[in-house]
Amino acid sequence: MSTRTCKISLKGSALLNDPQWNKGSAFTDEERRMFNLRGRLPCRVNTLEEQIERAYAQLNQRESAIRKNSFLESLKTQNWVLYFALLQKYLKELMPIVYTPTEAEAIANYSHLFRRSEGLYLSFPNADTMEEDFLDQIRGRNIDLVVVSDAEAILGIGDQGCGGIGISTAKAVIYTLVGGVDPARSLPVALDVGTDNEQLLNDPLYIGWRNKRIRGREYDEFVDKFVQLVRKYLPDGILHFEDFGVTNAQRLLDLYRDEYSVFNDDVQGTGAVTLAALMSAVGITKTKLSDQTIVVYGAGSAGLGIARQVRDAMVILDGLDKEEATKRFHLVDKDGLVTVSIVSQTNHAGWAEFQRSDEEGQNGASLLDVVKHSKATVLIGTSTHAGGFTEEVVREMAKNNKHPIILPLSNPSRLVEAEPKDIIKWSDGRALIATGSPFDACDLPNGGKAIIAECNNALIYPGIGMGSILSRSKKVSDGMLIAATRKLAELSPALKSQQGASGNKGEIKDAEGDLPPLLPDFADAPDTNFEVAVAVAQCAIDEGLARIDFPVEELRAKAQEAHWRPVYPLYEFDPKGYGEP
Ligand SMILES: NC(=O)c1ccc[n+]([C@@H]2O[C@H](COP(=O)([O-])OP(=O)(O)OC[C@H]3O[C@@H](n4cnc5c(N)ncnc54)[C@H](O)[C@@H]3O)[C@@H](O)[C@H]2O)c1
Ligand SMILES: O=C(O)C[C@H](O)C(=O)O
Ligand SMILES: [Mn+2]
Repeated sequence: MSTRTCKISLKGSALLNDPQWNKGSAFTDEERRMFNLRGRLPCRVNTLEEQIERAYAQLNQRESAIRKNSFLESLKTQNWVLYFALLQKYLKELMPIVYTPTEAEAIANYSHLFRRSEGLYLSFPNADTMEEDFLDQIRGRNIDLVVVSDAEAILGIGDQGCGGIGISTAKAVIYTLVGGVDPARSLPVALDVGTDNEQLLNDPLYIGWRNKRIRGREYDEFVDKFVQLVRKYLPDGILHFEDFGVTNAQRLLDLYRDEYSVFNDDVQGTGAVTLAALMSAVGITKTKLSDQTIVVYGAGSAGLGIARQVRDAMVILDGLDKEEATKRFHLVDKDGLVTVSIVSQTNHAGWAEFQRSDEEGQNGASLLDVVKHSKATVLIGTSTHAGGFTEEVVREMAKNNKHPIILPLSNPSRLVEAEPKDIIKWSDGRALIATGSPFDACDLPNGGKAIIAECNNALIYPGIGMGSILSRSKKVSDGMLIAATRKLAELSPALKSQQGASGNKGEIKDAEGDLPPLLPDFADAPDTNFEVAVAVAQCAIDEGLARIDFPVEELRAKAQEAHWRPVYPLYEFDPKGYGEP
């Protein structure tokens, strides 16, 4: 590939201090002369590869994951190309450092680790100047993607106030690393509407708005003001909602998704990736999605998102009647099985459609009882309850199924409902497992290893977002989500090994005796998401939602072209070039 040339207007320390354009020691002699950098740099010109190795060695001087996270955070504020090239080279090793699980710790300690600004902070006390503050950051930029969080339900660690900017930036980093979104074209946003986290409110160093969370009309108006600004100034963009609380996540999605390209990752991204894992699992157990009885433990944004997505897939893909499909689900939350009387007591808007009769609740409504009575084939955990899948529960699943499908999806790792190695032990190595955070492969009782798929929405949302951006879709439709899911399931190693192993009499291990993962490996996430993006864009085109200005046949080529890669362009000076203040 030939090296791109860019026209740049910045010079001297302004250029060295701009992470988008800085190359550090990799500026060529010619560039050093042209941009007044000669005396500002040591004389040796490094290649990007040399810079990566130096940065990697510096990173490894830090022992704890959180210190590595801070180091990388600093690197990102210095040099984007180097930061992303380093992450790309050591993707599997470094993703857990910049994303789940370490990012949870960074967010929880945000006010103490804070060094410099990293996005757009829209705080309730400054509501009056929101438009000005918004324009100030987008002026002169071509933003395609806005990632926003109000931080009420960060991963499984709850309300994190203004530290929530950390989830917006981490999700934006993954959009670039895995989805190929140009980092200059994404905007991470924190909506600081206060916090109910007492620890933060009592922390003298808390850096956000020290106030209880605003709710009700004031909250809705604040959020609406923001969404209308995005619509007005970025009419072709996509707005990604992350880690909003359960009372707002689905509600805001329903409110805006017909008007704009809006996506809720916890509801839809999680629904899509989990559906892909299940499609892969039923492919290897040679059953159908609609044959499954599914228990969802923790019926919040993610649990309900999964239930709805999988239910709808039973209807669309297997032709089941919607009512029948809904009956395949049992939701279990803090107070046990979600029944008619629990719904009427809690007034939980999202639960009613899945409520079970009170008689079923009477038999005993604990997770163990529900698994026992329903003869569940699939158990999904989105509860934040560490250890919630006890030995008894897993053994019950294993008693009723040759291959129980068990997905403990709560993040970060310490909140997982059961460790994969325990599930393997308690199910005699028969369970098909996927987790929300990364876990090591486990030894199987009779030899071989079970490779544990990471069922994290990061395996699919970057492709969904990139597909929407590529097609400039007016909306993120259900069809686009199904197209993404189908593509992801199709690329699953477990399914592929099944197709290769026809005739091996129900054996689900691969030729090496290993149990392949239910989803593609994260090391392949960029390729996987590229395919997802093309499938999503194609679907937007087919559904008439796209606003493309190129012939459909060029879609793949356009997707390649739009895919941002961490390489240094060559610079030419131009006073009207990039980097103008
Ligand atoms: N793997 C993924 O891609 C992925 C995606 C989204 C969320 N998650 C994880 O799922 C978890 C939930 O996230 P969310 O956004 O849905 O949060 P949420 O707050 O909306 O939902 C959590 C639900 O679990 C329930 N719950 C809490 N304790 C429980 C217990 N002991 N037993 C049963 N239910 C209990 C809560 O009442 C609530 O309904 C988090 O840990 C999050 O990290 C994973
Ligand atoms: O952030 C993640 O790792 C996945 C998911 O969005 C979550 O909230 O846990
Ligand atoms: Mn999330």
